[in-house]
Amino acid sequence: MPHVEPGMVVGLFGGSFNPPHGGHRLVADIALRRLALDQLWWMVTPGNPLKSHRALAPLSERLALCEDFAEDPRIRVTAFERTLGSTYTAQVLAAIRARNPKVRFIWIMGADNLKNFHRWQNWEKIARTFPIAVVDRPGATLSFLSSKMARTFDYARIDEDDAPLLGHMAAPAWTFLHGPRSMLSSTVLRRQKGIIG
Ligand SMILES: Nc1ncnc2c1ncn2[C@@H]1O[C@H](COP(=O)(O)OP(=O)(O)OP(=O)(O)O)[C@@H](O)[C@H]1O
Ligand SMILES: O=C(O)c1ccc[n+]([C@@H]2O[C@H](COP(=O)([O-])O)[C@@H](O)[C@H]2O)c1
Repeated sequence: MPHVEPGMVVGLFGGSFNPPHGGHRLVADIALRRLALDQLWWMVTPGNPLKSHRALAPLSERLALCEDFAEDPRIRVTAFERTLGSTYTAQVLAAIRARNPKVRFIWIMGADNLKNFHRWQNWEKIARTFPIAVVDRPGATLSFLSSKMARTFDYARIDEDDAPLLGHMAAPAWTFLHGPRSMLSSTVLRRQKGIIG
């Protein structure tokens, strides 16, 4: 796990990154700027618990490719989930919190994940424990209205103009960041390379 000083605000950007692309870099840039982050941990998962791992490239390969996208000195590319023994975000976040009780963390995800967030293990606990920033993505723009997470935690949604304060707020607190969007996806990149799955 990267080193971080007490009181800092750290964005946690988990993903398969199979492979990473400019859309991920855009999310990282938006999060760094609009959430006023001190660090962003680009967390490469050994495998999303809800996705098939059939076409998943080795973790070391995905990690190396992510490094190429992480030009900002505030970004730390990591794969520490590998040694935690769980890829469930709720458990990963609990381990992060236990090791860094005085650090402020924000979970960051694209809007497509907001749509399915209620399928994640202990999703309500995640939302009640960690502030969340959702970054808009083509095809998922309306998820901030329609998703189960958005409806359940409607009362905890903050205006995106207040996003720089999110890291200092008690959960549940979340925001949806509109702005430049990227059509890129790993699925399309894999298909272009003839990788099925
Ligand atoms: N173009 C994009 N715009 C906004 N968010 C994105 C974009 N691409 C990926 N994300 C977000 O980045 C995180 C990691 O995404 P992931 O590695 O699954 O990429 P992906 O392109 O969605 O992959 P796949 O097509 O294999 O599902 C997720 O939170 C996802 O929502
Ligand atoms: O904990 C879960 O149940 C869970 C279900 C789906 C996805 N996640 C996490 O969400 C992050 C984004 O996943 P992905 O595949 O969309 O890049 C990544 O860190 C996954 O491990 C977590």
